[in-house]
This record gives sequence, C-alpha cells and structure tokens, in this order.
Amino acid sequence: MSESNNRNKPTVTHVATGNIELARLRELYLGKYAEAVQGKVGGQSGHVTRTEFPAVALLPLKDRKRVLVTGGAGFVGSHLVDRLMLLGHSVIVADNFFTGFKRNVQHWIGHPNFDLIRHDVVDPLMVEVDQIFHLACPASPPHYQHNPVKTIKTSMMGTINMLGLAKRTKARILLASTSEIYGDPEEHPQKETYWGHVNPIGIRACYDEGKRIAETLAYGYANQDGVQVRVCRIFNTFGPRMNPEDGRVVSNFIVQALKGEQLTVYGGGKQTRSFQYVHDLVDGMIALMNSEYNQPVNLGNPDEYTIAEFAESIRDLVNPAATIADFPMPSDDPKKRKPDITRAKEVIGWEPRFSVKQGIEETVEYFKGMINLL
Ligand SMILES: O=c1ccn([C@@H]2O[C@H](COP(=O)(O)OP(=O)(O)O[C@H]3OC[C@@H](O)[C@H](O)[C@H]3O)[C@@H](O)[C@H]2O)c(=O)[nH]1
Repeated sequence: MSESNNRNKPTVTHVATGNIELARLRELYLGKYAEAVQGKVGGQSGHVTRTEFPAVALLPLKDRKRVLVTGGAGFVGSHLVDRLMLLGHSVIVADNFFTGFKRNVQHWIGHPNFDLIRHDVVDPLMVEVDQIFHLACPASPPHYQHNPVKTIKTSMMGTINMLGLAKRTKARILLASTSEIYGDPEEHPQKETYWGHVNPIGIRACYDEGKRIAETLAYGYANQDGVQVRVCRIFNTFGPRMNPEDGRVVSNFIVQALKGEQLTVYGGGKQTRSFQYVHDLVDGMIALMNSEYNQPVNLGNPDEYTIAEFAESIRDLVNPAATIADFPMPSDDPKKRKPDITRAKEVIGWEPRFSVKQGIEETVEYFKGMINLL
C-alpha cells in the first residue's frame, strides 16, 4: 500500500469550502433537498414545484456574474452549480442529458438566478455571459467509448463553440481537461510540463485526443484572439451524484459492495489511481477561474492506491462479506497515475483538504440513499 501523509489528515467536518459550509452542501445531495433521489421504487414518485429554495448569498450587482456551466447537470457540473448558486451568481446550465440528470440540479429549478437549457454543445449557443465553465463531455470510459465519434465531436466542436461564445461575449472560459491527456504516462507523478504518451488510435483516443485538441484550441483562441482561457487537468474524482451505472471504479465498487456483488477488479489491480473528492475539485476550479494564471493546472489528490488495495478498502468499509474477483484489463488502461500538484499550490494556493476516506464515507451514504433505485 502506498502510504501518503494525506491519509492521516484530520477529516473536514464543518470547514467552509469556497466560503460555503460543508453542511449546506450536504443538504443538497444528502439532506432535505435530495428527497427525489432517495425515493422508493415499487411505489409512486410524486413531484412538487418548489416554493422554497436553498438560501443564496445576495451579491452586489457588480460582483454578480452570469455564469454558463456546460455539463452542469452532470456529476462534477452539478456540484459546481451548487457552489456558484450559493455564492450568489446567476447560473445557466446547458446539458444534453446524455450522462447528466435533471435530478442533480432539481433543487434549483425555478430559482430566479437559475436557467436550465437542454442543449448539445456540438451546436452553437447564444447567451450573454461573463464566465464559462466548459465541462460538457462524457467522462467515464464506457460512456465516452460508447460513441467515440460523438465524443470527439463534443470535445472538438463543443469547445470551438464555447471558445467562440467566449470570444464574442469577452467571457473568461475554463476548460475542464483531464489527466487522460497524459495517456499511459512514462513520467510519474505527472507534471503539467509532461507532454504525455497517448495512443492516437486506441479505444481511449476519442477522449484523450479530444481533450488534447480542446486544449490546443483553447490556446489557439487565447493567442490569436485574446480569449481569456483557464485549463484544469482533472484527475480521478468521485463523490455523491456519480452515476451508479457509469462504470467508473469508485461507483462500481461501492454499488457492488452495497448490493453484495463481487467487486470487479480489472487486470489484477496493480495499476494505480489517485482519487480526489469532488468538493476539492470544485474549490480548485473556482480558484483557477478567478486567478490570473492561464497555463494548465493539475487538479487532483496525490493519494495513490493500487486498484486491488482500493477494492479491499471499499470492501472493508462497506461490506466485509463481499468478494473480489478479477476481470480482463481493458486495452490502453494507464498503468499508473498521480498528479504533481506543485503548480496548483503555487499559483492558486490550492491543495485537497478532504481525505479519500471522508469522501468515500459520504459517497457510500449517498449510494445507500438510492439503493432501492439501483
Ligand atoms: O469496475 C472497475 C472499473 C474500473 N477498474 C479499473 O480502475 C481504474 C480506474 O478506472 P476508471 O474507469 O474509474 O477511470 P480511468 O482512470 O480509467 O479514467 C478516468 O480518468 C480520469 C477522468 O478524466 C475520467 O473520469 C476517466 O476517464 C482503471 O485501471 C480501471 O481498469 C476496475 O478495476 N474495476
């Protein structure tokens, strides 16, 4: 087991994340605003139009931004939307609901600061905004491999459309890039200066190369047209509102353990990943958007696990009776991955504050709430 100081960090209890109390965030995905997600199957599901919304900050008009979040109904996007809304901004979500769900943002539907548009970023979007967080793209390997051409179109044409929007409106745009641009890395841990090791025709290429061209486009528009771009490279992230069926390792293992099924370790489980809790990522994205730094920044938690030891820790926490079984390794699966976050510390003063254990406990609680739906 690779030990890290991070595992011995005290857990975050009521610390404000981006000036928002954790308890206030929790009520949106575990508490009173999450009841539709935690519904019971077999009966009926009733919906009411909300007359009361979570309280949001009242910002002076000069500080209130009009923020577009593409992919805002997805796992990461919806947590970002929660934060931006609670901070008092006006938020427009554009999502095609391929992997996102309305239920992830349902607690904001009807709020005067909130708009939800069913929109695919492959088509241009005409809105007036100050900031764009461009997240739209399936991120789970089974999802992005489901329709590789569509994944490439989403990354490439979607990013061209959003950069064009940023150019017209003079909005600042943050591109959600990925650790996958490093491919199967030969440098470990991965620094932003590493150019990567990607198979351009492999099954992951639609996503890896899609995000690489998205980065190239971002700097093309920045250098040629003066568009203000920010680029974060997101490492493996988990938390409540992950789609339980999206096939990524954290949701798979937790759901399998909760259902008493075998935990499916691929290829012997010697490959490593480093897992960050979603609130840390959102902290980093907002800090980067509001910083003056325009080069790529890794956002991830360096706490590195082999997949085999990760399976054991989930089993021990969720269901010690569950068994672990080995399945074939998907092709081109990176053998190791761990972010070097020196740059993030230096340029935006960011580092993860949640331990993996605390994040996993919250995620387990969330999935337990939906067990009847699984
Ligand atoms: O059930 C499973 C699922 C996955 N795995 C393994 O666990 C590791 C992590 O797999 P995931 O599918 O969660 O994520 P990957 O690291 O392959 O890709 C991720 O990289 C970073 C992000 O940009 C994306 O969310 C995603 O593409 C891989 O080695 C995979 O083979 C299992 O052993 N069992």
